[in-house]
Amino acid sequence: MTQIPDIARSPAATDPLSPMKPGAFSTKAWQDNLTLYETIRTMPFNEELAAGTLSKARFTQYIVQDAHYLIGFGRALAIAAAKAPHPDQIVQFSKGAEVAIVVERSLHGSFFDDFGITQDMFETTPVSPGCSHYVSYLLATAWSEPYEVVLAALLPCFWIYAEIGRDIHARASENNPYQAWIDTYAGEEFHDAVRAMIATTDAAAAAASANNLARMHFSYRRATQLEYMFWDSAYRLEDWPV
Ligand SMILES: Cc1ncc(C[n+]2csc(CCO)c2C)c(N)n1
Repeated sequence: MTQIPDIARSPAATDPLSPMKPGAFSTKAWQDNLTLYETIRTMPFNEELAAGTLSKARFTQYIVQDAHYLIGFGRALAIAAAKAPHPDQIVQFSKGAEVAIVVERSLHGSFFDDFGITQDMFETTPVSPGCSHYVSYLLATAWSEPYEVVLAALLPCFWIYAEIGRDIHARASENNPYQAWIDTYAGEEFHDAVRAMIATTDAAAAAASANNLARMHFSYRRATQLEYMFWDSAYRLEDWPV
């Protein structure tokens, strides 16, 4: 397999999770969005998370919004499962939906305890504009777009978190208060799921029409932009202006 020269990659992702196969959807998507990835990697939220200096208020805002996000993400994965033409992918995405809800919620459960967030606080904290935009985009795409376009919209959630998790894990401060979060996204088990998601998306793209392939690239970029906006909105403690 021909390797794409390292120069084409971000300094942070010289060894990305994807095998970077020439001609694959994921290879082009990663390269087209390198600048955006680098912006996410170096944004204040992630710099301060790695340094362990992120304020408790900002992390709390993030975790509460993420608990809302995961419910929407699980629902979007379940719709992808329902649209999958092959039973293997019905299993892949319905398991993914289960993981999103059960495992991620248990991570949140432990953070909720550590940060003193009660169930009542969670339920009464409104979904922020950034979180609402991202979840609404995923659900609208999941319900209305073809299968392969849905996968492209779901992929950044997996892939960006894996790369950011690895990057932050490699440079995290000692005794980082957010170590449990960092370890979750830097772990091999999660990375296996990410590789499977990349492979399934590439296989769907290989069979897609030119029009749907273009829509896939649009969805991948939009979801990547929304990943940035999600972190940024938590950092700004974003609320509804009216
Ligand atoms: C805004 C936001 N984007 C991505 C993730 C990561 N993530 C959420 S569900 C899932 C797949 C199954 O666990 C992954 C990778 C997150 N937590 N929050």
